[in-house]
Amino acid sequence: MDTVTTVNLTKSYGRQAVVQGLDLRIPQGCVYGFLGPNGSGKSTTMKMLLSLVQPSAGEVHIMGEPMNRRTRRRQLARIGSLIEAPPGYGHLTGGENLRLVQRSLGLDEAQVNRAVQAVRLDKQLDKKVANYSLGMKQRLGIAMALAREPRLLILDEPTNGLDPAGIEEIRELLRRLAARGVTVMVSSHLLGEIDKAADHFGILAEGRLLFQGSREQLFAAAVPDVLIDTPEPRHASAVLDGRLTTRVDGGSLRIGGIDNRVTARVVADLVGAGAPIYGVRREEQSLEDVFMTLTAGGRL
Ligand SMILES: Nc1ncnc2c1ncn2[C@@H]1O[C@H](COP(=O)(O)OP(=O)(O)OP(=O)(O)O)[C@@H](O)[C@H]1O
Repeated sequence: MDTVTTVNLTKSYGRQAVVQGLDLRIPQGCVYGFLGPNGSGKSTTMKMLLSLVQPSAGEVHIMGEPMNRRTRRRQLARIGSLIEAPPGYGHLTGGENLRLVQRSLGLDEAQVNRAVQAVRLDKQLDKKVANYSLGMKQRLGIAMALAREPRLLILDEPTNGLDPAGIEEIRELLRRLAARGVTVMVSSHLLGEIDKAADHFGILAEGRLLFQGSREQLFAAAVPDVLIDTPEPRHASAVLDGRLTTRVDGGSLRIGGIDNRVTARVVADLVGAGAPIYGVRREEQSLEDVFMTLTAGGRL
């Protein structure tokens, strides 16, 4: 079952279409990496899921039920979120901030303790939040979101500004939560920060979904470059000139976006033109490469 589905979710501010016709599908118990450059509409989408921003068109369904004014209260009780700056009053300690959340939501002590342990903040609760590091503030924000034991957690850029150790801690936390069945939607404008934690991805550019699906589908969607090793890459490039996008890359000729059939034809043409070929290989791709291809080229 999908925890989040949207149909044609759309938001415009005046004449500016910020989010356009999104059909999101977020499976239960996954970490869904919601990726896109700054300004692509990630925060606006998350705010619409949480009913903080009214959609211009479209529908949001959470756990099979529509999200609207009538259901909002009940729906939000099972969603934890961290949107924009981490919450918390600086002049209070972490523990005092959590007690405020506990009281306002009518939670019991054990729920708050479990949330604190999940983010490993137990030893920092007596410190004023003003003296927390950014990583500690993010973890406190996540603890506040977790205390109600949500089935869905929506986190907007939780790794923003964290050092590598802090980022790794957040990744680990997200994986642990998903392993317990919590559905986690997490946004980032930097793929590298959540790629290892996420198993599903939605990639947004200019308010539209370029891609949505599993990690395997993502790799399959972007065809990696073919590298032709040859001592005469310039000659080889001249042979193919005008037909394909080629680039000389050290001792190789790099060709983008060709399938196996075209690769075979290219090799035959090069051999026919007398270009010596030492090897032909497809480049290993990182998710970063795939992301760049999809967002820059807009191929999907
Ligand atoms: N209340 C608003 N009024 C007018 N325009 C808005 C409003 N909120 C967002 N926008 C515009 O919508 C676009 C998308 O913003 P959004 O914050 O959703 O993007 P984002 O992908 O989350 O980017 P970032 O990573 O920078 O937060 C931007 O061009 C932004 O200026």
